[in-house]
Amino acid sequence: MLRALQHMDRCLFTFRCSRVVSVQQATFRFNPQQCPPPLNSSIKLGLSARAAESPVLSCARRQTRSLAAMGTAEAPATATEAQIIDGKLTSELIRKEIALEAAAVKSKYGKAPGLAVVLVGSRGDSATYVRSKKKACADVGIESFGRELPEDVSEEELLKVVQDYNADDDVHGILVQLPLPKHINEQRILDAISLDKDVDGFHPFNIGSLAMRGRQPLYTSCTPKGCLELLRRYNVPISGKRAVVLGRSNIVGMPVAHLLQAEDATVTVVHSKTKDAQALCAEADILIAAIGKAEMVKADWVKPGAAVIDVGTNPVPDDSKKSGYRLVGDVAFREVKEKAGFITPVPGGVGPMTITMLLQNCTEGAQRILEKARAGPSS
Ligand SMILES: Nc1nc(=O)c2c([nH]1)NC[C@@H]1CN(c3ccc(C(=O)N[C@@H](CCC(=O)O)C(=O)O)cc3)C=[N+]21
Repeated sequence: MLRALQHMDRCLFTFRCSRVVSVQQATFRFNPQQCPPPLNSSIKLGLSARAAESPVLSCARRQTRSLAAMGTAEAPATATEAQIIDGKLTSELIRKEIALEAAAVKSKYGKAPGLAVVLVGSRGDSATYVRSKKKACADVGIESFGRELPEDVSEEELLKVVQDYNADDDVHGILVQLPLPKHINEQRILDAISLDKDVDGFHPFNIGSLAMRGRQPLYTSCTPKGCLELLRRYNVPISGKRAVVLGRSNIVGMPVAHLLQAEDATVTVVHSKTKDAQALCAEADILIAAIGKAEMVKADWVKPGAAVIDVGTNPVPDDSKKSGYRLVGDVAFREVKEKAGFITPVPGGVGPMTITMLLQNCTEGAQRILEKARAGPSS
């Protein structure tokens, strides 16, 4: 069954692959019947066991061999477009793996993984994200629970909702959609989420563990984890490379900087008070843009061949859309893709991966919680 799915994945990936890709200054032209992403045989990655087994990577290895056989690996550098890192497709592949894991949890423990999503107020974007999270849960066999609370809910009432989910044996992950209304102390609410159910990875213990060598958080925040997973699955080398993170938020910039450092990148965090941000970004082999400013990163901020991961989702007015707006990233995609080696689009890049990592965290968390419960109270 798994093999059949993996084969299907390969075919799907092959079908959609681009024709011209540039990897580390070399230009490869290859047959779309073969699989992306490409891999330079000199690239060495500290791949996780999960990633090493992934259908995407096994494809990539085959591609490498065929490129070497064609004698094109030493092709001279020419200006080409970046390889698009397809977060939507990668998400589809990973969600199939998660669906198998969720089914295994259900058959082993008699209970599906459960995720509770708490939404406060009526922000349109938050409501949209919450809807996509619920749909994604249904698609992979995670049971979703949820509460929608009015904008003027008190902090105590919201705390009570979190505590009830902490005590609910059917709920293995709790997510309180951010931002919360101004009158609520966000920190107090996030700290109240049980560590075992902190699928967002926002608890100080989980964030703190990221920053320490030799320690593993119970959960890693979804967007940062999604960025790293995309780099891994597209065989972008991290160890020894220069990474620049643009933005220092608690939910993206800071944790992603720690993850990159843990993978042995040399990391610089660039923020609103940084002098000469552009020059620093232009030295990056890996650039993570998470600053929340529409199309701020132009081509002259990017080193040729760099991997550019765009975390921004900025709405800009667009009368041609039914919603009246369209989403753009923090990166000026059209010009940067002419210079970068790899680039994520918006939409269809990091966004879908954020939700996928949430599903993964929830499924792994359920497995951990249910196993602990089976082993008994003394363990
Ligand atoms: N507790 C909490 N955890 C979060 O993880 C969290 C949060 N609060 N608050 C808001 C941000 C933002 N976020 C996104 C999730 C998916 C897409 C996503 O799927 N975007 C689609 C496009 C969606 C569209 O078209 O509207 C894409 O980029 O392709 C984007 C953004 C999670 N967040």
